Amino acid sequence: MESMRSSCSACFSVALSPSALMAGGRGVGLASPGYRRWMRRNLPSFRPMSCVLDRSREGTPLQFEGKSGHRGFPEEEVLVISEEGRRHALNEADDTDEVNDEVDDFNVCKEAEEKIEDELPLATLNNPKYLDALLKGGEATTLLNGNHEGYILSAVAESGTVVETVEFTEAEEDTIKERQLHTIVKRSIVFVTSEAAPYSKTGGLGDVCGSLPVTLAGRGHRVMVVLPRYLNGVSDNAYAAAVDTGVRKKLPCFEGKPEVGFFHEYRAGVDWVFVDHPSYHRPGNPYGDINGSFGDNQFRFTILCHAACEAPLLLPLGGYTYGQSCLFMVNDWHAGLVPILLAAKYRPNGVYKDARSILVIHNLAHQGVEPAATFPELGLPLEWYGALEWVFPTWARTHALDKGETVNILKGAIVTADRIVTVSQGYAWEITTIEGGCGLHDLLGSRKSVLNGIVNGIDIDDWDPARDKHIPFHYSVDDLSGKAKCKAALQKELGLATRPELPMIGFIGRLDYQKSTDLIMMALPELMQHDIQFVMLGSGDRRTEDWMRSMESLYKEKFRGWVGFNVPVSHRITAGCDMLLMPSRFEPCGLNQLYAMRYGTVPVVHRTGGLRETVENFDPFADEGRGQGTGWAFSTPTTESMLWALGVAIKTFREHRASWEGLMRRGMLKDYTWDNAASKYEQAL
Ligand SMILES: Nc1ncnc2c1ncn2[C@@H]1O[C@H](COP(=O)(O)OP(=O)(O)O[C@H]2O[C@H](CO)[C@@H](O)[C@H](O)[C@H]2O)[C@@H](O)[C@H]1O
Repeated sequence: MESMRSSCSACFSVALSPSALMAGGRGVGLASPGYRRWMRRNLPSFRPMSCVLDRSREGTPLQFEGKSGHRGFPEEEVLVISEEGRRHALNEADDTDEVNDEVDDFNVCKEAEEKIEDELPLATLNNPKYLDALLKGGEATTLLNGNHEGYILSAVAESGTVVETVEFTEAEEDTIKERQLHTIVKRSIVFVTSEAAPYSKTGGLGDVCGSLPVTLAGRGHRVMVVLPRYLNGVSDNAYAAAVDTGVRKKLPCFEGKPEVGFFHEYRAGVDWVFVDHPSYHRPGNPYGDINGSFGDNQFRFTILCHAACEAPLLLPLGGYTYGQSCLFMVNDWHAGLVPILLAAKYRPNGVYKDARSILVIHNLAHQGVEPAATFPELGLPLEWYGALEWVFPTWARTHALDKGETVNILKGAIVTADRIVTVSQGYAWEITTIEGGCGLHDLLGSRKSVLNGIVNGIDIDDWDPARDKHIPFHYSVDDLSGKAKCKAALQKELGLATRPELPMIGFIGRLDYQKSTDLIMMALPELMQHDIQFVMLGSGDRRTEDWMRSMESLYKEKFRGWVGFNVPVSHRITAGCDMLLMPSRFEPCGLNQLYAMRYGTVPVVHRTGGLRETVENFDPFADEGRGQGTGWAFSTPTTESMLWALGVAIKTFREHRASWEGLMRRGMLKDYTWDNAASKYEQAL
């Protein structure tokens, strides 16, 4: 039987699942009211939310470190919640009596903890409301409290699922009278992805898989992210903290049964698992190099999926495995084999019977399509061929003997995943239409009942104009002066005239068909007629890269083309520009417009997918002339529409400063934090 135990210090009173304890004591806790009051006084940014406890450090079994699992609590500020932390609290707090009470509790709980160590399982129920909440959850079996009524946070269900929780209201913090209870089922979540920032990133997928897992972990879930350990000679340092688990596994796919290793880093409450194989060690980005896409990508991502299915069973992370009752978050085609493997190989053999999978489609245009002859290499039973089979229409075949027969991994994932999520509601609908479905619209339409859209969030620690480490000056909605300075600094950095009165337009993104860089190419001569400055940052299509270089010499006074992938520069452009142009033909969600709005940079976008949902068209007459909206969204992806929208934006910038500031401020006040999105994901889980 699962049980749990409680431990508390002067600062925390927490209940941890035994499995969490075995893992080295990772769990979820809330600071006790007294300590939270102290923290609020001393750390203005502190918000009383759950914190991640880390007891994995050797030699400090009873010392707790509270790490921020949440926004508004800078990561560097690791709180030592230990004897030492207690002493610190005593020195600092105004209300020493209160802290002394806490100290007593610490001692009592320390004793309790030692006792519990000997007496598991043990149930102490002294919080009836909490018990109620657990019972409503229907799964709780055993619950243990220290002696700190009201602070217990979690219990473990028979299945091993951690069921939470007690949440405190503001009033209760002071009076401990009122209590709001609600129960959330905590999951073991396994993200499978080809990239995740800060380890690897070529675009928005990396951003999402770098931050959504952290948010979900902060909300109490146990989260693992499985991705390749790319060593390309440039960003190898990113994996410096990852240790070799020593676990090796021969995978049942491709000739020779490739063997992979697993590296592990526990960071920000998340288990980052890096699959190691020589095919991930080569120059270039995760998908290709200067010569184009790697020819063995099907192999590289097939082994990622096989390894990801094994990781929860094999890896004793922090002491214990994730086990079979987990939820796989399968991102794009690279991870698409996971739900197929669950359905075709594991479940029929009685493994992962309680596991579920959610396919998250960030970009339907990439599907992982290879010749049908590669099917036997994927390590699937032959009778599963139909799930992946994909026959191109006659017009799309390359020659008379081409039968158009392929295997399409994303198609197989769509067929087998338990749920499908796209990164905006608009895109969830678009992919069921012939225009947006990239050939899979009928299939996706047939799965409408499990298809949802959830708009991405953004990492507001990374993208915060008030403390962004990549920008030279900081600012906020209350004081925009730093933005003007960022603009001047950017103009200087780019060798452009430092003229605040000129509208400065930016573009950041992959140079490809999706992002409509061809429209920009066609519109540039006309755009350059305006007295403006325009900077483009991007890499991808060679022709567009060359074009950017040549335009830079043609329009020396006005245009800069930065060819390459450079994160600090992308932050400086986002902060320094007045407008951000995103004419994307399709955009499942889009993150740059969200970053732009947060930085007071007004987006001018094509009204599609997530752009339609996140950029509200400016109406200067609304709200009794105060204006409404956060940018411009033009409805057809043509040069005319784009130039028209840019023309109106330029005019507004020049002639209607009050309206412009309104646009900036409304954008900056929009809430696109990951917590919003994470709670929606929780509903889909
Ligand atoms: N040259 C460069 N230098 C530095 N940084 C660069 C860069 N080029 C792009 N970036 C960065 O990469 C990210 C791009 O994210 P997007 O969401 O706009 O597009 P992407 O098409 O890659 O993502 C896909 O997945 C995401 C996530 O779901 C969806 O939002 C999106 O619509 C979908 O197409 C941003 O963080 C951007 O700053």
